[in-house]
Amino acid sequence: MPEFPTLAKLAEDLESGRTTARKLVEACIARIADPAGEGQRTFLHVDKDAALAAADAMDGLRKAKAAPSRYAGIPISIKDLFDIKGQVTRAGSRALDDSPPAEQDAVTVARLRRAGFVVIGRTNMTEFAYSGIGINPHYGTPKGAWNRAQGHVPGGSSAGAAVSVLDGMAHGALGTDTGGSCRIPAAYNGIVGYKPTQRRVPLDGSVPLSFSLDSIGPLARSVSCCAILDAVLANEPIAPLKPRPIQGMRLAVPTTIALDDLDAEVAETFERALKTLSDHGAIIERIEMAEFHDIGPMNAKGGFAASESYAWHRYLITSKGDVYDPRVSVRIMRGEAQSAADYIDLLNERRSLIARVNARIAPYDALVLPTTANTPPKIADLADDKAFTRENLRALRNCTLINMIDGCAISLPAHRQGDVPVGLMLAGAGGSDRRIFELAAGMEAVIRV
Ligand SMILES: NC(=O)CC[C@H](N)C(=O)O
Repeated sequence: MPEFPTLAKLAEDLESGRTTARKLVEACIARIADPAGEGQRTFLHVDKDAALAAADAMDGLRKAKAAPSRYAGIPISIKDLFDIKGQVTRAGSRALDDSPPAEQDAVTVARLRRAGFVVIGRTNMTEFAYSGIGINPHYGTPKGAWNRAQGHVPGGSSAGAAVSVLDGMAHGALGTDTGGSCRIPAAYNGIVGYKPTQRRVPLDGSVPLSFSLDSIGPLARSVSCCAILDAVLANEPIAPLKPRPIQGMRLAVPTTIALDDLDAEVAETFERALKTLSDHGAIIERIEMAEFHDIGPMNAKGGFAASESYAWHRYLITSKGDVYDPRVSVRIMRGEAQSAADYIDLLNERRSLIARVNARIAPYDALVLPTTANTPPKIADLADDKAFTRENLRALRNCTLINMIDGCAISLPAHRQGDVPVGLMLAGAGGSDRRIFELAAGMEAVIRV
C-alpha cells in the first residue's frame, strides 16, 4: 500500500512549489475514479469542477502570498452527514433523497474552507451514523485496509472518511463520533481518528444521531494532522504540537469492561504497546473503574441515541420507513418506548457518572485502552443479524465509554506493519484535548515497533 503524505509534508510541498493544489486535487480525483479501487463505494458525490476551481483559487492566493493558511489547497473529504451548500445531505440514507439542497455549509465545513482546505466530495457512511461496523446496504460498503481480497469491514460510521484517507482519495477527513465513529474506522484502517470534547466543535449543519453525544472530529494520517484539523474545527489557532516525553507519563488502564472479550491480536498488540510505553518510562497503573458497570444498565432502553434519534426521525420514519436499513430503524424505534421520565433519569445518571469518573481519573494523564475489542470482521460474515449485533457491540463498546463520560479520545495505530490493524485509544476527561494530543504525539512513533 502506498504511503501518503501528512498535512505537514503537503504544506511544505505546496510552499516550495513541488506541488500545487490543482495537482493534489487532480491526483485525488484520479484515485477516486480508479475502477480497481474503492472510490465508487467511498464517495457518494464528488464535485470535480468545484474542487478544481477551489484549488486554482488557493494556488492563486499562494502565489500572491495571501493563502489563508499553510494548508490551503489540500483536499479533504466530508462525511455525508454534513451540509454543503447546494448539495442534498443524505446521511447515507435514501430517505432524504427528496430534501432540498443545503442553503449553507455546516459550520465545520465553512471553517475548513476558511482555512483553505478544498472539499473533494461527500463520503459514504452507515445510514444515519448508526453502527461501528461500516456496512451500507444502499450505497455499498467500501472494503477496509485489512485483507482486501477477502473484504473486511472499514469500521463506521465514518467508513468512507477512513478509506478516503487510507487510499489517498483525500488527505484528511471530516467525521463524527457518537459512540466511536471517528476512532473505530481509524483503528480498523491503521490511521488516526480523534473524538474531541463535544462542546468544542459546533454541530450546526449536521444531521444528528444523538445530540447529547455527537462529536465532530477528524480522521487523518498522524496525530499532528488530526491536531491541525481539530484546531480548525474548534476555531482555535493552529499551534505547533509539542510531543510530551513518555518518561513520567501517568497512564491508567481500566480493567473493568475495557479488557473483556478481546480478539487475540488486539490483546497481544495492546500488551506489547503497554510494555513499550513502560520501557520508555511511562508509569502504567491498572485500575478498576467500577463506574463503567453503570453504563450498560443506563443504556438498557436504547440510551440517548434511541430517544434523541426517535424525536428527529419519528415523522420521516412514518412515511419513509420502508427505505431505512432495518438494522437502523429497529434501533431508532426503541425511542418510542422510552418515557420522558426514563430520559430524565438518563440525564441525571450521566451527570453523576461524569463526576465520579472524572474524580477517579484526575490523578492520571490519560486512560489507555484498546480502541475496539475486535479486529475488523469479514463483510460476508455479518450477513447474519446475530453476528452483526455481536461484532457491532465489540466494535463500539470501549469507545462509547468515553462518549458517555463526555471525554475526548484519540485512536493511534499500534500494530506492526503487515499485521491486522489494531488501535490504541488514549482518553481523558472533557476539556483535556490539548493534553491528549501532546501525549499521543509523544508515543505515536514508538508504539508501532
Ligand atoms: N455514530 C457512532 O459513533 C455510532 C454510535 C452509536 N452509538 C451506534 O450504536 O450506532
